[in-house]
Amino acid sequence: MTTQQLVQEIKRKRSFLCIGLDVDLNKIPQHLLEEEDPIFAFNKTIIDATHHLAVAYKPNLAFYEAYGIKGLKALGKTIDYLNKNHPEIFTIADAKRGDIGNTSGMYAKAFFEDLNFDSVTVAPYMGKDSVEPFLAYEDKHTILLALTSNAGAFDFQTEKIDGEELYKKVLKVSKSWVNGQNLMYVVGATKAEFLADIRNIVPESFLLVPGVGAQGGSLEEVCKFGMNRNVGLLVNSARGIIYASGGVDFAEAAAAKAKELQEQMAAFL
Ligand SMILES: O=C(O)c1cc(=O)[nH]c(=O)n1[C@@H]1O[C@H](COP(=O)(O)O)[C@@H](O)[C@H]1O
Repeated sequence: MTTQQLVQEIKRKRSFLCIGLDVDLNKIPQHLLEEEDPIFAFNKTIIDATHHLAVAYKPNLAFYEAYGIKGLKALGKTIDYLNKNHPEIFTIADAKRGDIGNTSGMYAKAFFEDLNFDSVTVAPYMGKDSVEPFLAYEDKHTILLALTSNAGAFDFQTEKIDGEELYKKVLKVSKSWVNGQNLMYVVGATKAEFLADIRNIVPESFLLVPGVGAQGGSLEEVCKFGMNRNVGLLVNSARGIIYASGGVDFAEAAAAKAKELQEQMAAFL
């Protein structure tokens, strides 16, 4: 998917909501455990109930790998379901990969060719040659970790090197990489006060902003400092939406939470 198509979809739905599909079998409604594939059954029901409110879905790989082959099969079925039924929706494999070049090439092949996601999250720590194999794919997007939502973000990401914070260096240097136009960046909603500085460095880039909902980030602050002329934001919530109810009404409850966020977003557009 091109960035332009994503922007069109944001405008059409008046939403920049990304729903995190972080499926935990201990948290899903227990009646689904009787299904042949409870993870896919959960995802399909959530997608059916919320696809008109969201422009992106983000399964986090940990929640699938944790269930071995069954989990990976459910992930495959989920991305196929999205691509077949909702090709206008942007898909994010939240895998936080990155390795030496030839290994990154295989990760890119897995997520962009085999699974056919629109984007993948990548850690910048191993540098240019670990990220460029992802960037080589046309109309696919590499979402680089810049300033993450967790407390540990302050361990390294905000440390200064030659007078400049590491996350700023990541933003500045990565822009110059081959096919740097295919980059987006992760900035945690809990770090909204940093967004003005971030926008000075990457005014045009899309930002994936996780951390509203369960982690307590403020949508208002994120919009105030992070929005650009193309909106430029995908705001993710997982637990706050998908586990709104643990009962048989889980899909309606998820849709109600997603609608609440979508309506708040529409007011900022
Ligand atoms: O890359 C991410 O998506 C990510 C980066 C970050 O800084 N913080 C963060 O929470 N995430 C992911 O975003 C999701 C947040 O989920 P909730 O806190 O349940 O809304 C999880 O899948 C996290 O792994």
